[in-house]
Amino acid sequence: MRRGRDAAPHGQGGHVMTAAIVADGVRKRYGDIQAVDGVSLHIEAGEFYGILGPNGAGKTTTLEILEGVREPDEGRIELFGKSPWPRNHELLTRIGVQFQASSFFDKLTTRETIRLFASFHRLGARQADAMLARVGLTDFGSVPADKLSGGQAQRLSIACGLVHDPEIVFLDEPTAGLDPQARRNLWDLLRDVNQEGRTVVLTTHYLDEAEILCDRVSVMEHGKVLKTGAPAALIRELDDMVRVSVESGLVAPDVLRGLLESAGVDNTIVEDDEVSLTVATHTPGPVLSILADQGALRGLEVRGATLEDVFLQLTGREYRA
Ligand SMILES: Nc1ncnc2c1ncn2[C@@H]1O[C@H](COP(=O)(O)OP(=O)(O)OP(=O)(O)O)[C@@H](O)[C@H]1O
Repeated sequence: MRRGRDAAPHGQGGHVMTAAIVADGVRKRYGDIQAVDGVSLHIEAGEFYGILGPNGAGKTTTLEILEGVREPDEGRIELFGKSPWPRNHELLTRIGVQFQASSFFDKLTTRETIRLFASFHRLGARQADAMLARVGLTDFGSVPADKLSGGQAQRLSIACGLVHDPEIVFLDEPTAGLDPQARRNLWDLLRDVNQEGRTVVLTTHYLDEAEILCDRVSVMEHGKVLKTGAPAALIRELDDMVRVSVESGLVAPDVLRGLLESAGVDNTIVEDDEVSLTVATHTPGPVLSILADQGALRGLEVRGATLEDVFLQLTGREYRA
């Protein structure tokens, strides 16, 4: 159920659909630091939504305010039309929060941990064990929770947030510090969670992760949302150059420049680092056909812009997670 959206949702007949989450003008200051500086978000039920930005951008504080665990200084937040602060017990059954894996209770096994979380919601061992199976941890039930690998611990913490079958799931940097395979496994789990119809809101400083998973993202820096949209729409809007690379040595850069010029292909940059010959261009079609005519397509790679390029354009500086 992937949806590409880049605007606030409207139902048929022009009614505005009920949003899962609305934040309007949210601000939070810690001493001298304005951690969140006027954030407004509109997240539709069923969306996979990412809050992106480098360290210190204000992602965690924003998430905690949405979850209702932190009080904003200013602004309005509604989950399904209701304020999460002060604590709203009706909402607590409808939202799931992934706790950081490091905060598991000492001495409890994996199975005891999920059963404890289930008991907070008056659920029994059966539901708890089913959730453990769901995240692939049945075989690790008797392992102390603090002895799980990073990826397993993250799956347990997600299971703890999901055990009561919430409609919205909040995750704070769920793949931080994981190896590439564990990250991919977690992406599959999160995709499934979303495809069951749940709204998923995560923070991440990995732009590739956001691009792969999220229907829409808000890019934050210094407590402000710089831009919101579907990753593909943000990238397309950039109208950045496509980079066409082939193996070096198949055609001389000067020869290629000459051919491009005589074919009327302007605004291209040809670079050869003796491993790859790369052409940056807005018009990859004619570039590819000239390379093909020269029999110079070996090792061809075509790379478009990424969310990193979007960040670069928004902030004027390289993205540093
Ligand atoms: N409890 C707190 N007390 C004081 N300052 C805080 C507190 N929590 C966060 N901050 C500061 O507020 C700013 C935003 O922090 P926040 O954790 O929300 O950002 P973030 O984007 O989640 O960063 P990270 O990716 O490092 O977690 C940072 O400058 C941080 O140092």
